[in-house]
Amino acid sequence: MKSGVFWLTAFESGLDFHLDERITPIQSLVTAGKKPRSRRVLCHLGPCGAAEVDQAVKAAKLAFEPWSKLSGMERARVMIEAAHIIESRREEIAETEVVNNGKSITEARLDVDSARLCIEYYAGLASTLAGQHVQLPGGSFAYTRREPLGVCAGIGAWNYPFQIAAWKSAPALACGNSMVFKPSPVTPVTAVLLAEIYMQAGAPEGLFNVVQGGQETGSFLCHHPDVAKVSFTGSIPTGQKIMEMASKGVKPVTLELGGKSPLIIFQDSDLENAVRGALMANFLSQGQVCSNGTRVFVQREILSEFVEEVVRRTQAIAIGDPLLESTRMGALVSRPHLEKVLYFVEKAKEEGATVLCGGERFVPADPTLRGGYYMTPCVLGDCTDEMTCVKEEIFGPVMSVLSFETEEEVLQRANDTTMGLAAGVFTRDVARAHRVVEQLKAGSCFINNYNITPVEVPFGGFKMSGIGRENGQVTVEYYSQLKTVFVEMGDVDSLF
Ligand SMILES: NC(=O)c1ccc[n+]([C@@H]2O[C@H](COP(=O)([O-])OP(=O)(O)OC[C@H]3O[C@@H](n4cnc5c(N)ncnc54)[C@H](O)[C@@H]3O)[C@@H](O)[C@H]2O)c1
Ligand SMILES: C[N+](C)(C)CCCC=O
Repeated sequence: MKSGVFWLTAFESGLDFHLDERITPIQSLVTAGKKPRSRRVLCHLGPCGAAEVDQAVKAAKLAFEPWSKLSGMERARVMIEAAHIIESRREEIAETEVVNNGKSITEARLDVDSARLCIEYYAGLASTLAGQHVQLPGGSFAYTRREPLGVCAGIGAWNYPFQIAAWKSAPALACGNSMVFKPSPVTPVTAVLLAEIYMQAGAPEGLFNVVQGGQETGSFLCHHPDVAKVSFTGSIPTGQKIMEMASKGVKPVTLELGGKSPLIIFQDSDLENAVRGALMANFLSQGQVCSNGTRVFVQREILSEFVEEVVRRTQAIAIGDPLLESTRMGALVSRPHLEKVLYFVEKAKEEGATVLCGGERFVPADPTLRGGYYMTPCVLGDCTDEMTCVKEEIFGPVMSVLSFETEEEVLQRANDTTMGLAAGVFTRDVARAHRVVEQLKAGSCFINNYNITPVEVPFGGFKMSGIGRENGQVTVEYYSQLKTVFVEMGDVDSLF
């Protein structure tokens, strides 16, 4: 394992990756990651231990002092510059993300754009952070100040590696915090590019640090006494552990966890748009999306028409080399994950579902990609609420289609889950759309669309899908604390 002062930049050059050493206070270094697209080794990294995590937190603590003293306008300047650099390096970052994660270049570009927009958005908000003035009797008054928390920890999942790092760091930095970020060991590379970009943009050394590693490294971070907050994106079981660890230090948490979201398609829907929505709800990022609407409830009257069209479109999805412009579905993130998703398809068959298309391993024609983790996107028919494919988060390209008769029935079934990240409804009836959404127990609801996440609006879940929100104005509340100052203008009215 490498230790000391290293910065990892990894970019593909033929089949190799370069480790570029520079002087920074940031560590990177985990397990060997395999490129999902080809199964070749992406890079070898050693996990950060307690000493490296401590070093990164110390660097972040040092950076916090000057950064938190800057005005919002001054912080915004650095963030806007970072956004410009991201824009100018868009293609390079997107290509690195493809190699890191396996998703198509088209989607990777959109992820880079979302990261940039998020940084721009919070740069815009940085100078608007303000408190309140409250008049009290006798000329006295009180005021509130919105203050940063200190060193925030960010822990990311592997499905949107660069975007998650930006969605966490942008509001954190805008509010005057510093951050130590740990990407998933499965996709370790692109968060490091973001660290490099913040440095190039003029951020103080140590403002955004990347530590690499798995659960042990993550738990060092959560337990570190100088970490003031933990923002986590990942699975529910890990989220529960994060909350438990943070509770020891009574630290606030943001938890962006899993889902098993419903998408309800009424018979009066615009069918073309409903089919497009269902595809967007299930097959982005090879189906590895937390908010996916994987339980597609279709009203009985249009079931066969819907299924025919959705299957036709699913079979037409171009699978293969994610670096090709024409590809719409790349590789799943790892071999164990691919096997898990294929197992869910087998289990669905055993439990009585019908495979209407896909659900099989896919071997690309290009011999250099044969070891990659590809599968054909799958539509399951004849699904019932008790089936494993309908109850559990698969996190792969598998859509379960269910039929329903009435609004009341579908609402009861849609809400019958411990999770509540997202939900969607397609209908031309405006009154019904709002009535249904009001009753859906989910944090992010879509009417006549699915899986759009503009950075200006909050995103997050109800129930076991999480705590707190990312994006939107409200997120500044999750990265700051309110101080109240009482000011006496007269004499102290003492009882003693
Ligand atoms: N709600 C959202 O915004 C959102 C977004 C993306 C992914 N997700 C969810 O993430 C899951 C898939 O991602 P994953 O497999 O990377 O999740 P995961 O929970 O396995 O890992 C997430 C991160 O937590 C770290 N980690 C694991 N154990 C830890 C521990 N004990 N202490 C500290 N850190 C620990 C991992 O190294 C990784 O960085 C899915 O359930 C998906 O729904 C949610
Ligand atoms: C696919 N979206 C819309 C970018 C959602 C990303 C957040 C969840 O994985």
